[in-house]
Amino acid sequence: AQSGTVAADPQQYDQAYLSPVTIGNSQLMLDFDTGSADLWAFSNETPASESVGHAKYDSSTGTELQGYSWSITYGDQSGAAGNVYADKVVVGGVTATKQAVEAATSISTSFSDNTDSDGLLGLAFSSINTVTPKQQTTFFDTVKPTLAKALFTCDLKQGNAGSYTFGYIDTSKYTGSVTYVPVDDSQGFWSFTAGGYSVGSDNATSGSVGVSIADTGTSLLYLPAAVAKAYYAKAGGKFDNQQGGYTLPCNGNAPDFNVAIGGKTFVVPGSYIAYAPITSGSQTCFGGIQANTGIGFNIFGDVFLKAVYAIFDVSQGAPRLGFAAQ
Ligand SMILES: O=C(CNCCc1c[nH]c2ccccc12)Nc1scc(-c2ccccc2)c1C(=O)NCc1ccccc1
Repeated sequence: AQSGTVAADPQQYDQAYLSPVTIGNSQLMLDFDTGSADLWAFSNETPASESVGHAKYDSSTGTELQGYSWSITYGDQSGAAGNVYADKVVVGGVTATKQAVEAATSISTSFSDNTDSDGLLGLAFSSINTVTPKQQTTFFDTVKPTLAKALFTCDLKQGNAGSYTFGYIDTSKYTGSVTYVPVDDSQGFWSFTAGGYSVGSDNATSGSVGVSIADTGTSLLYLPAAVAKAYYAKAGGKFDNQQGGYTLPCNGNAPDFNVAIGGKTFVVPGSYIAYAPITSGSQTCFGGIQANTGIGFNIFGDVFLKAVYAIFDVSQGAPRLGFAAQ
């Protein structure tokens, strides 16, 4: 049975985390994304003007899936599209001999401009993979039958290298016990229900955060508008139309954000929520918590995930998420 681990290196401001992946004879840095289900990469089929500074997948090592194509658009209107190959993909020693690799023929500027990232490796459920005429499986779904345990874990860190594991839980990466919650995979996401919340030292959690997804591909923590408002009222922040979101002082006094999941309270340190100066050198920071307006559910992105050890587990049949303090 297979198992393995791979580094997750943070980009500036922990905006995304990149991991080394071998596809055929190409070595690329991919953004592992539990919020989508396509493995796509810059490739020899990407126009040179769109792939300056990127490592590219050389599709000559793969077997083209004739007539197959893919096209994906994310909530921020970024996206990519292209052709599909079957090729060998290796992640931290775990090998998928015939993995659907989506070679980009067109890529939006936000991805072309981010030259650290050579593509995405989707880890949501394969039911939202965009390949037509026949949907393909994610890397995790492809290797799942060969894994020691049908699960993967995510250990992201603030400003430091973290890791993903496949097939085993690294018990040295967390403290205390793991709290498991049921996952509703009907929309293709790792979706769970979060409970009450509190800001700073208030201990009485109030309200209910509600339906949320665990999403390594989204940088920030998107919460109900009322919860975001309550947080920034305590944090001395404000909604800044020009910045398109909440901002707050970078001064290190941001209160923690506490949220109950499965009856256990998890703490997002205030330092994670004073996310990044709005312009370099500014004393005003863009907020790591934003309102989920227009999304329809909460997104527990990297700002939350780097505060916990997360286990994405289908070993019990029904999918579940495990969270532990780190
Ligand atoms: O798509 C993913 C995970 N892959 C991200 C890949 C990616 C997309 N630009 C990237 C840029 C860098 C690295 C990875 C990505 N998660 C989900 S679920 C619902 C929404 C959504 C739906 C409607 C409206 C808003 C969000 C998103 C979303 O668009 N997140 C990205 C984002 C969210 C907010 C702001 C910006 C981006």
